[in-house]
Amino acid sequence: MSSIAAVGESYQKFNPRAYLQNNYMPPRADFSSEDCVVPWKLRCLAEAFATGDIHGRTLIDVGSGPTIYQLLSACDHFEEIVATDYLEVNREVLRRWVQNEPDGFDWSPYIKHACRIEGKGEQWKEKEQKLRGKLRQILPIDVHQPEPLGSQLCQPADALVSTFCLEAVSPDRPSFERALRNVTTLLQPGGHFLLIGALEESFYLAGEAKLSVVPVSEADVKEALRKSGYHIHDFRAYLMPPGLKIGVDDVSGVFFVHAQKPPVA
Ligand SMILES: C[S@@+](CC[C@H](N)C(=O)[O-])C[C@H]1O[C@@H](n2cnc3c(N)ncnc32)[C@H](O)[C@@H]1O
Ligand SMILES: O=S(=O)(c1ccc2c(c1)CN[C@@H](CF)C2)N1CCSCC1
Repeated sequence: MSSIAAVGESYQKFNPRAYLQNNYMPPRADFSSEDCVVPWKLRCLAEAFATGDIHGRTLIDVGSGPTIYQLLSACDHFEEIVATDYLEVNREVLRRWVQNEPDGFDWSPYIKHACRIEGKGEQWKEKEQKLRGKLRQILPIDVHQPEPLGSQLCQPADALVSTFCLEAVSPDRPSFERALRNVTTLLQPGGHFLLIGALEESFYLAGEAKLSVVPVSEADVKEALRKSGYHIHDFRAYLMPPGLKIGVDDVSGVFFVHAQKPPVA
C-alpha cells in the first residue's frame, strides 16, 4: 500500500465528535484572553478579511472537517462558500449544522467572538444564519489528486481557506508540497489563500484514529508556498503553551499565512 493510501486508510477511523472534543471544546478552546490560540486564529482571519482585499463570488475551504469557525469572517465577503472534505462523516456533520439539526456542535462561542473582533455590531445569530445561507456546497475532496475536486469544480475560486489539513494528510514533505500545488489549481490567478496549520506536529488523535502528521517548520511552509508560486503577504506563528499539550497531539505551534497566487503573467 502506498504511503498516501495508508493515510486514507488511517482516516477511516476518524471520529468527528472526538476530534471536536479534543480541539474545539473547553478547556483547550479558551476564549478568556486574546493571547489564547483560538482568539489568535480568529483574529488572524478577521484581520485578513478586514483589509477588503479578499472578496469575490466563491471561496473554497479545503479539508473543512467537521468545523466552520474558519469561515466566520469570510461570509461577508463571498456570495458562495464551498466546504470540502475527504470523509462523508465530516460532510454529514457539516450538512447537519447547515440544516440546524438539534445534535449539532455549539459554535456560538466562536461566532460571538468573531462578531466581537469584527466590531460591526453584528448579532451572532445573524452571522450564524448568514453563513448557513452561504454554505451551499459540501463536496468530496482529495488534495493528493491533481484535480482535488475531480469534475465537480466548474470554475476556479476567488479565494481558498484551509486549516490543519495539508500537513495532517501528507506522509512527507514532498507530498505536502504536491498537495499544495494540487489545491492551487482550485484558485483563480490573483486569488488569495488563507492557510492555517500545525507547526512541528507528528500525530494527533480523533477517537480510535491516530493520524500521522508531517512535521513542518515555518521555513518548510514558506518554501512550499514559494514552489507553488505564491506571494506571501503575511506570515504569523503562535507558540503553543505547554499547558495545552494534553496528549491529543504533539503540536508545537500554529502558523497563519495570507498568500496570493500570481495574476496571469
Ligand atoms: C486535522 S483535520 C482539519 C479539520 C478542520 N479544517 C480544522 O480546522 O479543524 C484534517 C481534515 O483533512 C481531511 N482529509 C483527510 N484526507 C484528505 C485528503 N486526501 N484530501 C483532503 N482532505 C483530507 C480529514 O477528513 C479531516 O477532516
Ligand atoms: O486551534 S488549535 O491550535 C488546533 C486546532 C486543531 C488542530 C490542532 C490545533 C493541532 N492538531 C491538528 C491536527 F491536524 C488539529 N488548538 C490547540 C490548542 S487548544 C484549542 C485548539
